[in-house]
Amino acid sequence: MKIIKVKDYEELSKHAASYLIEKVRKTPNMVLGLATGGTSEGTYQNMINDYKENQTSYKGITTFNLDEYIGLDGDNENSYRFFMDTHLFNYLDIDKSKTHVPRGDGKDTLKECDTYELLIKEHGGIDLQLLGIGGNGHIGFNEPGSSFQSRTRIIELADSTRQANARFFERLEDVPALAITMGIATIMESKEIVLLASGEGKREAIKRLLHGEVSEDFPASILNKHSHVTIIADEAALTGLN
Ligand SMILES: O=P(O)(O)OC[C@H]1O[C@](O)(CO)[C@@H](O)[C@@H]1O
Repeated sequence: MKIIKVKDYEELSKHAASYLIEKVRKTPNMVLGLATGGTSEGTYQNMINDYKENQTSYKGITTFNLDEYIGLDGDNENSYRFFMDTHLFNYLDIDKSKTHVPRGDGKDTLKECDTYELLIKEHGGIDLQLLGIGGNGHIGFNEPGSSFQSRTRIIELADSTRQANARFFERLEDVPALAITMGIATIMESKEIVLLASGEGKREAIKRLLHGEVSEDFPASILNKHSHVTIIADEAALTGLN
């Protein structure tokens, strides 16, 4: 596992964006796995800035997002489809029909999980998956206790996750209790993984990821078994760690 230490969130966002942009330029038809959440916002903003300045093209790129709330359709401003459209896709030359976010409108969700898995396979898998990390070690919405063999499925969100994400909603009660998430096995099949972590709120999680045991109690720990993982983290997230 390679660790890139940067000064702060601003640097992390620039560094992560440059990393992704370089990959996109080298492989303009790549399959990119994307994440939502506060950590990735700055990265996406830097990708938009680069697009304006350098016209890096995303026309050939296919994307798959990690997860989506169940009960929110794509027009809901708290859905991850809405997040991706308004934080990235709307500002690039990407073909929207090639951007995939699990459908969370609650209609035939079990079928949606299978369809999503199949679609990833049909595209030959994910070349590079971007990840954030939850304070409890979740990746995607794979909460503690998720099987390392799990695939795209419905998951009940942990209370701590709903509380952490309540900042995006009006009230805690509005945060959906269920989500669709790529499974751990789905994520692990990505050819390359880049995980972002910023701030002291992620320090314990990064410590456990780097120094704890590999266990389903801490989903991100499985990344120790992947052959091509880069962690980009800022000083606050890495304080006290070697
Ligand atoms: O970047 P944040 O908002 O701290 O979230 C960390 C991770 O948790 C999720 O938001 C899910 O709760 C992921 O989408 C994200 O990668």
